[in-house]
Amino acid sequence: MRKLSLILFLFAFSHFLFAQEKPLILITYYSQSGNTEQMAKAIGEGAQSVEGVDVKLLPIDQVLQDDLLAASAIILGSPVYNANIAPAVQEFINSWPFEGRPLKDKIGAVFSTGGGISIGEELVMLNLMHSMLIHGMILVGGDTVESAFGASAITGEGPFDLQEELDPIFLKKGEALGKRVAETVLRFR
Ligand SMILES: Cc1cc2nc3c(=O)[nH]c(=O)nc-3n(C[C@H](O)[C@H](O)[C@H](O)COP(=O)(O)O)c2cc1C
Repeated sequence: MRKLSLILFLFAFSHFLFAQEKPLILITYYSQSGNTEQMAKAIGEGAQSVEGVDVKLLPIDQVLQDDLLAASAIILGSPVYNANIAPAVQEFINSWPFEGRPLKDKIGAVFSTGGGISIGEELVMLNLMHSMLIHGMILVGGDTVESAFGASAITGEGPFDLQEELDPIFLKKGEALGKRVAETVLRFR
């Protein structure tokens, strides 16, 4: 009788485990000329390469509050505007629910694209991180020291100017960030 109860318990428990939804990773961005969107897509590919997570990629103006609440991780990207985050991204963050801190303990990560070398990308990534910390999120940086704050790309200076696509060196950082966030989400589960 004991054996039968144990078998039934194990069966019910494994059923419960498999019935659970996969954790959702929301990748969201503002992009006027497509650079930040390209980085978002690379991050999405990296996240999707990890089994056991769902990935949603949306421009900020299509994100509903339910998307934010349902996500286990939010990866947010902004272009550099005068060494700051784009105003639309600031407005988006200002609209996040705060009462009761429903975003607390979600994983957060950031990305950015900027025209020039050392004229704002890092500031933008840190700025996005500050806001995530206000909401109690747990931050994850990129996979290597070269992407310690997140994934970023130069789009308008030196060898990176006038390229149709972001340079692979930057896209790889994006993929690795997405993969790392997905793996972290699964580990936290
Ligand atoms: C109003 C405005 C201000 C900008 N200011 C900066 C800046 O301070 N530093 C920088 O590196 N790039 C700056 N840029 C360039 C953008 O950050 C860069 O082109 C970025 O890749 C655009 O991203 P998107 O294609 O996703 O819109 C600025 C662009 C605009 C439109």
